[in-house]
Amino acid sequence: MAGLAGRLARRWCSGLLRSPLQVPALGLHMGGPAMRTSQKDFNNAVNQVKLLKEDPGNEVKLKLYALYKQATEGPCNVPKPGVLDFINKTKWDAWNALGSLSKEAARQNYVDLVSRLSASSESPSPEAPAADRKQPESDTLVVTSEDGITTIRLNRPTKKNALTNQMYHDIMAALQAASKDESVITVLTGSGDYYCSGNDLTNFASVPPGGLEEMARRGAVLLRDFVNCFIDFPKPLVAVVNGPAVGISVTVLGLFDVVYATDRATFHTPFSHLGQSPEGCSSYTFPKIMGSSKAAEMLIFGKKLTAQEACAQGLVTEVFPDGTFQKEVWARLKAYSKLPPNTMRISKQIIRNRERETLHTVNAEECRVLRERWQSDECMNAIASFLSRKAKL
Ligand SMILES: CCCCCCCCCC/C=C\CC(=O)SCCNC(=O)CCNC(=O)[C@H](O)C(C)(C)COP(=O)(O)OP(=O)(O)OC[C@H]1O[C@@H](n2cnc3c(N)ncnc32)[C@H](O)[C@@H]1OP(=O)(O)O
Repeated sequence: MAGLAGRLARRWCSGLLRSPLQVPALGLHMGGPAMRTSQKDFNNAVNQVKLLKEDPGNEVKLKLYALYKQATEGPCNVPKPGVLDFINKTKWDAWNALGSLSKEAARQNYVDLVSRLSASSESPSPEAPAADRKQPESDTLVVTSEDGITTIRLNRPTKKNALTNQMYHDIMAALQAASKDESVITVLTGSGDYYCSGNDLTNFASVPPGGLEEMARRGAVLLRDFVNCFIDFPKPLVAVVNGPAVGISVTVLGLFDVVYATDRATFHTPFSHLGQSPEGCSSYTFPKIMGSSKAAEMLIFGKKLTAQEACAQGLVTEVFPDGTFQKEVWARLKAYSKLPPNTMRISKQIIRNRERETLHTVNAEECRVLRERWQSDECMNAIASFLSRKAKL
C-alpha cells in the first residue's frame, strides 16, 4: 500500500510544476510582521516556478501547493479525502497543516521559497572541482581555491570595495558554488586598504521605468536573496577583515562563524545618517551578540567601533597587528582546513540550524522596512548628498 501511495504521489507531484494552481516555502513566517508581498510579486513567483531548471522534489512541491492554496483561498476549507484517495489526501494534509496562517504570510512564504529555489537552481553542478569553476564575468570579485579554502575577494579597491549590483549577484553565485565544491572553509575578504565600504550608493542612481517604487522593490528582492545565501551557507564561513568595513559588510558579520580583523579595521553602520535601517539580520544578531544598548549605539546612532571594541563586544573573534595580519590569519586557517570536513559542517549545523528560520523571518522583515525607507525623502536626500560629493561618512 505504501509503495502504491508513493508511486501515485510521485506521479501527481511530477505534474505539479506545470500548473500555477499547484505550486510555494520551506521556512514559514507564521503571520507576524513579515515583508509585505504584492500580488504582482506573488504572480511573478508563480510564473517563475514553471521556469525552474531542476525538479525541486516532492516535499518542496507539496509545500508550494499548500502555500499556493493558503495564499489564494485561505485556510483549508474542503472535506478531508478518504484514506484510499492517496494523492488528494497528501495534498489536503499539506494544506491543512498550514492552519490559520494568513493569506499574506502564505504569499510571502511562497515568494521566499521560489526565490531560494531559483537561486539554487542557477548554481553550478554539485562536486564541480573548485579549480575548474568559471570566474565571475567581471574582475570585481576574485574567487580562488587552495589548501581546502575557497576565498572570495572583493576586488574594487579604488572604490573601497563598494558593492555594485553585479557584485551582489557574483557573491551569491560564489557562495552557492563554494557550498558545493571540495573546499572545507570559505573566506570573504577585500583587496586594498578597505574591507568594504558597503552598498555602492550609485546603485540608486539609475531609476528603472517603474520609478522609485520599482527600484526599491528590486533592491529588497536582491538584498533578501543576498542575505539568505549567508543564512543558509553550510560550511564554516570566515571573514578576514583587512581594513575598515561599512554598512552591509558589517551587518552580515553576525552570520559568519569567525571574524578575524586587522587592528586597522573599523566597523561602521551609519544607517540613520543615510535615512536607512538595519539589514543583514543585524537587528536580531547584534543585540544577541553585544546586548541591546551597544547594538543600538551602532545601528541607531551609527557609532563606529575600532577593531578592539568590536572584539570586546563579540562581533570580532580576534584582532591581529596589521603588519602580521595576513601571515598569522592564513597560517591559522590552513591549520583549521586540515580538520575533518564533515565534522566541521555538522558542528556548524548544530550551532546554527535552530535559528535559521528565525533569521529568514528577520531578513524578510528588514527588507520590507528598507523597501519603504528607500522611498523616503530622508534616504533620497542622503544619497543625493553623497552622489553630489557633498557628504561622506
Ligand atoms: C536596485 C537598487 C538598490 C540596490 C541595492 C540592493 C541592496 C542594498 C542593500 C544594502 C543597503 C545599505 C547598506 C549599506 O551598506 S549603507 C553604507 C553605504 N556606504 C557608505 O555610505 C559609504 C560611502 N563612502 C564614504 O563615506 C567614503 O567613501 C569612505 C568609505 C569613508 C572612504 O573615504 P575616503 O576619503 O578614504 O575615500 P573616497 O575618496 O571617499 O573613496 C574613494 C572612491 O570610492 C568611492 N566610494 C567609496 N565608497 C563608496 C560607496 N559606498 N558607494 C559608492 N562609491 C563609493 C568614492 O566615491 C570615491 O570615488 P571617486 O574616486 O571620487 O570616483
